[in-house]
Amino acid sequence: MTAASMTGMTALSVGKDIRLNSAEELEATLRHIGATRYHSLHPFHKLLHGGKLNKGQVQAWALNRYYYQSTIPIKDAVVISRFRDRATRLEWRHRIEDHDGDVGSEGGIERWLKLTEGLGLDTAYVESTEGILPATRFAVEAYVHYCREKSPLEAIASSLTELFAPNLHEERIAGMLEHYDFVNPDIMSYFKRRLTQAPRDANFALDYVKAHATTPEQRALVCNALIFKTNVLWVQLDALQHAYVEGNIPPGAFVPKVS
Ligand SMILES: O=C(O)c1cc(C(=O)O)c2c(n1)C(=O)C(=O)c1cc(C(=O)O)[nH]c1-2
Repeated sequence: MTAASMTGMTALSVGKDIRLNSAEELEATLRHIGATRYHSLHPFHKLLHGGKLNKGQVQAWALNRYYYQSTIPIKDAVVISRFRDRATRLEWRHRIEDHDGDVGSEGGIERWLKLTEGLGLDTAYVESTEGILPATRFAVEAYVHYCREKSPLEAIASSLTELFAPNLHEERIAGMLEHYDFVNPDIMSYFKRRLTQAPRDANFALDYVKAHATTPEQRALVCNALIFKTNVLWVQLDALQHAYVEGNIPPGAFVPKVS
């Protein structure tokens, strides 16, 4: 079965029903997984980018996403810890700097805080992560655990959602600037910066899995790592939708003061 003919990927399992015999088939399947499962397809993103949310709902999204953003360098430190091979550690290291910054230079986490501050949230409250949804915490922690417990190949493969992030970021920058009067280019600088960082990272991870997954079984592990990660992202938006669009805010979670 080729990737192009996999219309019902959800009903099929990579490894059991689909056997990938080359690096090219692997890449085609990864791209198919992205095209059918990436969170760009989630209804919450359609609302966010289409200007259909109020300010409080956008605040809830940015507050919850802060937990993902601020955990990424911890996840990347875990990935690095899985490699005895110095060259891979060296290649992966800049990801931590991209998010944490360096002494005297700003990183992604600070840029994310510009977004939350620009949206009117108190930075100490955002950093405390007190108001995030339980599902956000569980999903993000599952990602860190995954990278610690699975094979180093799967740890790298789970970052492959980044292949699909730049299109989403383009759509987000354009959509949010167009539709929300409380959004300006300065507070969207996080996403602008990721447009150059993400392709470099994603291409390294893609080349890595193509070179190191050399059997159909290993290629299946890579695909399933990407499916796992699309689920990590998807459930975070399911939880936002349930809490802030459908109005079921769990006890203790952020309650918007503005609408
Ligand atoms: O805005 C998004 O939709 C989005 C998605 C993803 C992703 O696909 O995992 C990342 C990011 N943003 C992002 O900004 C980022 O730094 C990042 C790092 C990683 C990763 O798995 O290592 N994913 C993502």
